[in-house]
Amino acid sequence: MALATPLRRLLPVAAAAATAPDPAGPSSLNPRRVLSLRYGRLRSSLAASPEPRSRPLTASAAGGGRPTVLVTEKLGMAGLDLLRAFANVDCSYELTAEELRAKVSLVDALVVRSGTQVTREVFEAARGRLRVVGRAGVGIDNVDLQAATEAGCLVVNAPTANTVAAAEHAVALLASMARNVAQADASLKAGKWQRSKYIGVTLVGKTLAVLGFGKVGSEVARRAKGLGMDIIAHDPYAPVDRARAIGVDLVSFDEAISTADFISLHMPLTPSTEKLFNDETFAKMKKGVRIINVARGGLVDEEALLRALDNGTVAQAALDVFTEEPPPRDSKLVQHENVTVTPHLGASTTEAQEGVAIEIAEAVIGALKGDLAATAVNAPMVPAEVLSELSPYVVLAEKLGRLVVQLVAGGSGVKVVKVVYSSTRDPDDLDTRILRAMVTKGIVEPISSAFVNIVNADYVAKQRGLRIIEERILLDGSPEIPLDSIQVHLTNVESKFGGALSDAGDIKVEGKVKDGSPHLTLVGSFSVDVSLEGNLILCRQVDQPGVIGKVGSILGNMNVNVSFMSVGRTARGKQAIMAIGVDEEPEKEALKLIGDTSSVEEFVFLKL
Ligand SMILES: NC(=O)C1=CN([C@@H]2O[C@H](COP(=O)(O)OP(=O)(O)OC[C@H]3O[C@@H](n4cnc5c(N)ncnc54)[C@H](O)[C@@H]3O)[C@@H](O)[C@H]2O)C=CC1
Ligand SMILES: O=C(O)C(=O)COP(=O)(O)O
Repeated sequence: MALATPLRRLLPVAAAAATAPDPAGPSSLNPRRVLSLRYGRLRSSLAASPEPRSRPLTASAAGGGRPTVLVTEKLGMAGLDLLRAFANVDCSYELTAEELRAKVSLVDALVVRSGTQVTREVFEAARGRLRVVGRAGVGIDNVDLQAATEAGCLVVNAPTANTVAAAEHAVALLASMARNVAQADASLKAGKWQRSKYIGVTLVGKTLAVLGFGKVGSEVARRAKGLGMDIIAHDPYAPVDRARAIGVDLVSFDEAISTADFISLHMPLTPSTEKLFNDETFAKMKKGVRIINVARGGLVDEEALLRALDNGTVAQAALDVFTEEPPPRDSKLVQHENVTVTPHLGASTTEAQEGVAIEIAEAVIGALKGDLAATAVNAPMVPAEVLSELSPYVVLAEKLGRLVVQLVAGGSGVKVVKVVYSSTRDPDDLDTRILRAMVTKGIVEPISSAFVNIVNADYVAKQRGLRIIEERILLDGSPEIPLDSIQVHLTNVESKFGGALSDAGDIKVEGKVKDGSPHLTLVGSFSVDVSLEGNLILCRQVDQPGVIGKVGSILGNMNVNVSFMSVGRTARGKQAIMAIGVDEEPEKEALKLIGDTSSVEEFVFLKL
């Protein structure tokens, strides 16, 4: 909720009308894997805004030069080289939280591993400049995703390059724990020869429960099968077919933990998995079970594990990860003779680190260029081909949003926005999330200093109490062109330009893409046709000869170039609307003269 206050504070000074309703709670963002999300055209729409926002998506916030990337943990050289070819790279390792906060407002991207806590305070300290956080690895539990989303900051990770390394480390721990390798090694190095003390247990024929049957979990299962183990797995979201294909039975959590001789943890740390392994769950396990954790320390209640080791419920544990990293020097768990430990080495092979570094460098560079990487974790999934097809409509959607909000009379708050898409496409074949995001951007940005992009659009709308309703009108015809028109309606608001009201009393504008560029085609009930570029004057007058000439010469006398003009009327001699595209913003005097022109009943000047 930290952004609620600044948003509220900024609204009263806004030029147009939306008032700040009570902010709703933070949206429950479901981090979703993005397949591919290029939005090059979206970039150009943003760059084309008449008043650039505080944070362009493409150029460095420091003034259009090379972007700056801060790397806070050791990254493979190949990734660093890629980053350096594109950006100024500051490698500053082992920063304190305070030092990180001080540096982060000077950079456009931050690259971390698991050792850097990217908290809400970090996003706040970035003061809007940070656009991308790259997590060079899988687990993003050290990044506050909600705070990133609120700040419009994209978070990308490197989900695949260290999978094998983590799986191999789990297998290494499994085997070395079973045969007391680490303990025996320490004993021999201490000058002892203790053959009977370090009798181990065999793996063949034993049951291994893999908890979390994702990328690492399934690779562990595959390898453990080769060791002759029987594998069961628990994962509420894993496809049964994938498990069956490698001969693994998916079972319930209780069945998995109560029947296994070995349990290997491979799920993410989330609020629902935190301390999933506690006194209650240890009590359900087979006496003498052995546990491997190469996932996250926070999955285990470490005090409870210590109790379970001491009372023999758990015979041995092999831990690569800890609730607190590094764990305290005197940690009883680390020191326990039946516990084998490694300092979070799961991803630490030369090969995995090079792979992860390249994967994250490419994702961060892509994101800085305006492409949302295939591995974005806090942005909606919009396939590349959909984005490319919708790109002209992305520009249109933003322009319509900017235009419609400027038609609202001061003091009446925008609460409900209806976006109507007319299309020959089946609704299932038209992904409108990016269009909705751009309408929101167009509506919110002119009246606040909020920066809106596809990452935070729904969150910003929710915070401001803006309800965006989407409707589809299905047209007959070939579905080749994705959209015929987009209408934006603002309901229950007053307009400073009565001509923009529809019969239903909504402020209504409609636009189409013509020859690849956005056009305004309807204002209220008046059809017009004017290219949406530069600035726009809308005049409502009684339809009669001479008005267009008068207004045109006022603008000409004031040296204002008219780029487009279009007149729409209800009927001959009745009401008409003149839409005039102008390159420059006319002086106040010119606008006053237009307002004073006889038969001009109202007019409004709009910046697009
Ligand atoms: N120690 C290390 O250096 C490394 C640790 N990791 C950690 O390993 C874990 C797994 O990574 P990946 O396999 O790449 O992730 P993944 O996303 O491919 O797999 C995680 C699986 O856990 C499942 N899951 C979620 N909630 C669950 C629950 N309550 N019970 C059972 N399953 C649940 C998901 O459905 C998913 O299939 C993560 O925590 C990651 O951070 C990954 C790489 C290196
Ligand atoms: O990828 C992961 O989830 C890991 O835990 C690896 O962490 P690291 O990048 O080695 O700090």
